[in-house]
Amino acid sequence: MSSIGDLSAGRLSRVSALKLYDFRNYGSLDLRFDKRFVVFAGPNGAGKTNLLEALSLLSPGRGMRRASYGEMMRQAGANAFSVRADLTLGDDMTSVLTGVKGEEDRPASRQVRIGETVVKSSDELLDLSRIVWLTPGMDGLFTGPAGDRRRFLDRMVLSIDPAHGRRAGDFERAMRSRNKLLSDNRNDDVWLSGIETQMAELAVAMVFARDQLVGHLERAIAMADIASPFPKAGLDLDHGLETSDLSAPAVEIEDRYRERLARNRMRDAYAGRTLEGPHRADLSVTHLAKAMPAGLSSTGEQKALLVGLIIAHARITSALSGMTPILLLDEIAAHLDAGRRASLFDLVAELGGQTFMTGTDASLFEALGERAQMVTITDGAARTGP
Ligand SMILES: Nc1ncnc2c1ncn2[C@@H]1O[C@H](COP(=O)(O)OP(=O)(O)OP(=O)(O)O)[C@@H](O)[C@H]1O
Repeated sequence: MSSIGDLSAGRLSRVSALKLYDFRNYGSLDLRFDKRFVVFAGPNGAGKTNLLEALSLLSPGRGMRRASYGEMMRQAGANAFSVRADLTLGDDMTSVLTGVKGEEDRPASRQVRIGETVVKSSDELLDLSRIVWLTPGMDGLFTGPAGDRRRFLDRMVLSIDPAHGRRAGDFERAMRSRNKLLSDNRNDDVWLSGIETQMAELAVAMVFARDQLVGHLERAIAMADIASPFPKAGLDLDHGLETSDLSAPAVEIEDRYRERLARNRMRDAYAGRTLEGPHRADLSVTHLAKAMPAGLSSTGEQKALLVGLIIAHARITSALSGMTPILLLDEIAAHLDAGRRASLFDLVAELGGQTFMTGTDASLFEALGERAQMVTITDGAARTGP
């Protein structure tokens, strides 16, 4: 395995073309990218974030806004949308087509085609690239609900352990079956025991995968330049289990959790949900230098902490997945002072991957010079150049 400091370990993945049909405020759009930095500049509401959202659909899940597919379809009578991209990994180029066709009375699900093959799960996109984003929607991450931090954590785990998404989905389904049996008062011991055994096995795999990721992140943060303007974050992971001691063998942790699930059926039936498990995990973040919870830091400090975390995540993704991630940074430049902005550009350049950024003020990106492709966005249309 490559070390986290070894950024050359990742194969470069990049998007060389993007075509949209009836996606958000775009009727039809055809863009080519030929630089490592791509900046989408334009006024408020022009469609800059929509482009990053389209790019985020080149990774598993519902994209960086977690919007419904109906919301992504162009509000002009469209009942379908598609996003097509040419993705290059190392020397191999593949086309990816993803989209949704609306159907009466049925929530649309998205199809993904890689080359000529319609794939079973969007998780297969992880064979082609890793995509890491930072958006204004993540501003409340340290103070908001634990579910947001769990999702943030699980996306990071997924980037180095693609099986994590399936495990988490299977756990969620098993837990819902248990909750339903308990709330229907169907105390079928054989059935419940079978479900709880499955839950315990999946839970322990999830817990260890999350723990490993946090360990890697901590090491990457510790290695970050002391002079960096992005403060170091301290991480504390609550696994959602009664004990956070993972020193015992995995089978023992699994057995104990399974026993507690069986013992606590009545309690959970009253609560109407399973009260213990990895679905209740939380990641606490502290501002290390100030020895203070990140949630008490100023808005600017929280943003800087987040940037530090994302850079650490990108570094470990590159070293451990073997792919240099594509970064999507929405409205970051405007929120950083000139010094931090220059440092961000340097850190991103050092990562070596392709980076897409947005901003209303193109001049904030002048320091990138020839390294950046400037794309001007106006009202659902785009053209390369200022
Ligand atoms: N499904 C849709 N169909 C048509 N237009 C849409 C749809 N969803 C969003 N929009 C429009 O897209 C525009 C917002 O685009 P986007 O969020 O990309 O803006 P932006 O350029 O990032 O702006 P800002 O600088 O304010 O963040 C809005 O005008 C919104 O009305």
